[in-house]
Amino acid sequence: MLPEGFAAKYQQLLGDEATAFLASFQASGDKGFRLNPLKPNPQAVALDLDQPVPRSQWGYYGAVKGRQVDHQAGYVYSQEPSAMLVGAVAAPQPGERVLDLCAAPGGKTTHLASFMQQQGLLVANEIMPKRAKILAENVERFGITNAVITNETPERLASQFPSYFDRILVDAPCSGEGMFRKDPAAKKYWTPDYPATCAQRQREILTETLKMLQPGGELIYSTCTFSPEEDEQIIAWLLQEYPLTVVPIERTTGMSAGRPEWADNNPALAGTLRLFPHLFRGEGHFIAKLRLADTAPAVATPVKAAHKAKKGRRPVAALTKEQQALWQGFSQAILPAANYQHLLVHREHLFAQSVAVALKGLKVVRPGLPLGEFKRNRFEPAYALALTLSSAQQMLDLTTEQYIKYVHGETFTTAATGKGWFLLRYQVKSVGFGKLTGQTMKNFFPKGLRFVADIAD
Ligand SMILES: C[S@@+](CC[C@H](N)C(=O)[O-])C[C@H]1O[C@@H](n2cnc3c(N)ncnc32)[C@H](O)[C@@H]1O
Repeated sequence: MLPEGFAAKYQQLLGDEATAFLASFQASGDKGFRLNPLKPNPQAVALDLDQPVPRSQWGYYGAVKGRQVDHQAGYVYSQEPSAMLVGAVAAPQPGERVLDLCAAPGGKTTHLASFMQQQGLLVANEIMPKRAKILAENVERFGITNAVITNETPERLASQFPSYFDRILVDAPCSGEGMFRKDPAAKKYWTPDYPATCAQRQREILTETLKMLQPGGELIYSTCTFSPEEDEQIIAWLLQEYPLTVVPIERTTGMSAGRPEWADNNPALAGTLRLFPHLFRGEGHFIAKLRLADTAPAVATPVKAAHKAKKGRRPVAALTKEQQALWQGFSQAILPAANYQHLLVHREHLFAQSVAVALKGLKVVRPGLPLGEFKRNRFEPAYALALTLSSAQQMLDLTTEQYIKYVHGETFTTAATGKGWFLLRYQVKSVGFGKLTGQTMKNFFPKGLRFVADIAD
């Protein structure tokens, strides 16, 4: 059952097309997944690749099982098919400074990273702490090396990063009309006034966002809702308030143009993109791409130069001599190439930043790629590091039996020679680290991620 007032609203907006649109809410919908071009041999997955999602880059129709190695090793990311168009429209270049402001659980973040090829800086932010943790896990699985993960409000980020980013994605919290099929709970929140309430929050988020965009930079705005209040009317408002122009999005079969008549009749709004579930196989999305004028005066006036670090939030530090020796010992013995830059330590954890970036005073989930942890006189490498590697100087290709034990958290025996840290792979996919003593491989698969593998693949 659709919420009261919803059908009438879209009957009025869509006219004859409303019947097909409203009927689509009774259909089951399509699932999708994206391959990970950051991994070696990204197509080596046990999934059908015969139905690509148009214009998605790396996207296919089909379902992924969470307990398969393709998922665990970050070779695939489950994503609703129409959501794939957001990353494809944003398409950041390697080397750019990119912000994904509303990032959890990480569908768009992992897609943006796919374009960036580990070069430049990707700040992925999520305001809700629990969701920020899930975002970090997905970034880790995907093997992204150039991401910083923050858990901040748009306001606080804006005061830290005035006119800083080349590209910002705002995948806005919205009334979620495109979620009605997938997540029936989304229907409970909907009232005829809800889109206007969401639009107010979107304008607040965008006001802060514009402070962080460089002149000449691009803003990508998206929602998974159909309501003009949150879609064309938001873009019309942005065009009135800021020196922004619409960068028209190319369309292909099943993709619809934004509707100027649903806002202020500005013809530029036809350059935005609408994906309706009755025309495009997916749940539905709205996407706009806007460019800030090169000559734009700084929108940003930093509110405060830097925040005071809160109590208990210790600032990051450089490595001590002992830590340097431990890291070098590990990296020289195990890693294929140790070209990690901008090393920093936070609470005995070692991170590498792709671009040196000051985060003082911000709530940071990860200041860079986790490399490992210093423990007394030893260094323990991070799971996240393993998932960025394709090979190592000490590595072991696991049998199916060993893999099942490994992801379940058990030790196993092996005839491998050597001692100390090994990169473990299954079906040539890096799955984590183990530590060999004698014939026993000690298990370092993270406790919170352990599972019973599905080996049907
Ligand atoms: C549509 S979801 C993001 C989905 C994500 N981009 C992805 O592709 O996986 C919107 C996100 O915005 C966050 N959010 C809610 N209120 C916010 C606010 N005031 N400022 C910034 N983000 C907010 C939500 O917690 C949610 O994770």
